[in-house]
Amino acid sequence: MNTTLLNDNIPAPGRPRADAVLTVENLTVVYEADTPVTAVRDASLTLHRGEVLGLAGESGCGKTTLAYAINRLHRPPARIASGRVTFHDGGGDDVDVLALTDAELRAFRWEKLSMVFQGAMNALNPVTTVRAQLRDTLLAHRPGLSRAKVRERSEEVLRRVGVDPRRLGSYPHELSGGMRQRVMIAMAMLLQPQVMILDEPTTALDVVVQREILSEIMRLRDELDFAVIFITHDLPLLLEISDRIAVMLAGEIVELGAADLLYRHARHPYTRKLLGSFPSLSGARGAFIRSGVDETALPDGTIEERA
Ligand SMILES: Nc1ncnc2c1ncn2[C@@H]1O[C@H](COP(=O)(O)OP(=O)(O)OP(=O)(O)O)[C@@H](O)[C@H]1O
Repeated sequence: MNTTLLNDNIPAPGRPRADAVLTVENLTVVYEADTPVTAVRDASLTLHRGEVLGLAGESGCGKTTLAYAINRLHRPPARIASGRVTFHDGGGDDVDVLALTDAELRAFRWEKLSMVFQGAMNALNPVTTVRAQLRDTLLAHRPGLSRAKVRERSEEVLRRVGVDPRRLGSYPHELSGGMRQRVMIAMAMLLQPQVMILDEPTTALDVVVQREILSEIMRLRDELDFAVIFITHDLPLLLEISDRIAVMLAGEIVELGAADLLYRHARHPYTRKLLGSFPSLSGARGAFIRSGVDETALPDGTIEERA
């Protein structure tokens, strides 16, 4: 593997050295079409407990395929040709995700690791209320939960993502796109998973709603300390929200490192090209979503005071 590791072992600024919650080793995923396509090639990464790992790269480079494979959500003709995915449970057990049976996988998803995928807001069941969808997911994993607890938890997660709990009785078509996406994020955090994979979670929404939802996710992450793999081709956004960033090119992770180091000292020519293709990156590193950092490093290594 020719990944350029940019001090991958150095904890991101302002965050303690974290232990691993997910390890992906040499993962290769092939679409067995007439002409087979190797969409992910020999990908390796470690996700630390509580961190935000950004996954960047142009359309078609394999980001979604990698995310689906990590969660075993890939469908034929996609096939995991080789590699390992290990979930390091907070309780101390290591889970070999690729070896889980279907029943074990159903128990694993949502509970340990959840995913919000592109266009997820359209994944809500159109003929079922928000209340029923949250309740079904809760009871599938916690069958003994009382009605009162189900209601309490459902109201709590909605409140956390900024949706009025009175919306529990609504059907998806009665909610705006932003609200539906918030409900999906509420669903993803319902069982307090240790890892959330967010694949372009807000791309379909207008910029203001996008920013609101992202701020909310980052606030929740700081509060609840789950780890996030955040996938987007929006590199400026990733620089704002990520502790570390992995850059994919044609199925391979070509660079992986702390976000600010990658910003200042990108090693791979493709990362440099990607950084150069966003004019906004000639200014300060994003200040909109993250707070608490007073200075911002520019690509030439100088420091700029934040306005
Ligand atoms: N069902 C399929 N059959 C064959 N090839 C596929 C299939 N789905 C995806 N691919 C190919 O796999 C590669 C990776 O696609 P993938 O959707 O993972 O990329 P991506 O980086 O997530 O793109 P985007 O940002 O546009 O979602 C692409 O070359 C794509 O054409």
